[in-house]
Amino acid sequence: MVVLTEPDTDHLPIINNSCKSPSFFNDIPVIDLSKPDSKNLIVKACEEFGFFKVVNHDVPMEFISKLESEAIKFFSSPLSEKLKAGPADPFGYGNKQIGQSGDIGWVEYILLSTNCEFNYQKFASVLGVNPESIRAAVNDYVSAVKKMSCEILEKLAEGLKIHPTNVFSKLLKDEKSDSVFRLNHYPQCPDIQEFNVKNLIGFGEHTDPQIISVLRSNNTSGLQILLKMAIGFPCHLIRIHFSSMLATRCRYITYTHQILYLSNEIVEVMTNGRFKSVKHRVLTNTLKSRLSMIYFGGPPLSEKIAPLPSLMEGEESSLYKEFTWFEYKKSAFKSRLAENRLTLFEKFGAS
Ligand SMILES: O=C(O)CCC(=O)C(=O)O
Ligand SMILES: [Fe+2]
Repeated sequence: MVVLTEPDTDHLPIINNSCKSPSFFNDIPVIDLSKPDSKNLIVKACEEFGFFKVVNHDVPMEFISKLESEAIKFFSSPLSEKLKAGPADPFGYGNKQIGQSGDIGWVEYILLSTNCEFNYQKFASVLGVNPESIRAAVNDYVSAVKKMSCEILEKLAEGLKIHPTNVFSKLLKDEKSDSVFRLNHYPQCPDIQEFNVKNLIGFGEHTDPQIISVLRSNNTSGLQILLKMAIGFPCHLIRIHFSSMLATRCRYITYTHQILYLSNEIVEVMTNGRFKSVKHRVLTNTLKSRLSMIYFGGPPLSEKIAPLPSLMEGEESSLYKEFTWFEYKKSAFKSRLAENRLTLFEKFGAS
């Protein structure tokens, strides 16, 4: 097992101890992809939660296990070796530093392009294997997750009664799709009580920019998703679990399930704000290390992003200025993790 170094608590962000500790909440939407009504349930889950757990998908367990075991081998290598596969600028190995704007967390990660020409040599050297074997493991998993993502996005379009139904999925299927794949490893954090610190941040609060994120984790808690509650939210389950929520309206839930779909910033724009991108973060775990693998499905760089006319009702006007994914990425690159990146592209200022 890898331990990065002793926690440098002067530099790593911590959670303000005055906040109530986050709640466990497992009654989140579960979408069974084999069921005919899944298209309507996907729309409902995106509107009310911005995320859902996926079951009965066709991502083979052997692809998941193979890639997870390669990732564990990589992250178990000596730091001096792993650093040879860095820095993550943007692709490569990164340690504690997230992005280029000064965010840090108790995490090490590998960021890869899903482009078929991507060179795996530096990762293969750390593992002492042939780069083609790493490419095959990544491609098998990513292709299966991409296929599942397209199926979800087509059901989403169907549920929204948009024609053609490939309006979102074609962006991921395009050979120029700017999709990325990320492996995050949160080493088991040494007893942080010793350092008089609670809740060290693994990955700070943010929303993901692309179209969708599909996240698989090794069943270790850490991920938290911000649940936004409108006054009088109709779901009785939530009232039972969060009786104090109607006053606070917003609260983090801790999530340990396995394959999870998150709705992102570009879908927020394409639906003219109907689906909100969902805020999430990762806290460290003092008992177990967490491994997560995330496929971020993105559009081609030159793709013009704007609300879909077929979703605009009556006199409804666009909340956003049109932009290309390249312009958005360029601006996101300069932003801090927690910033609202959409504000710059809103027509009427922050809401
Ligand atoms: O590692 C996780 O579980 C989530 C990380 C995350 O949100 C991200 O990489 O965008
Ligand atoms: Fe994220």
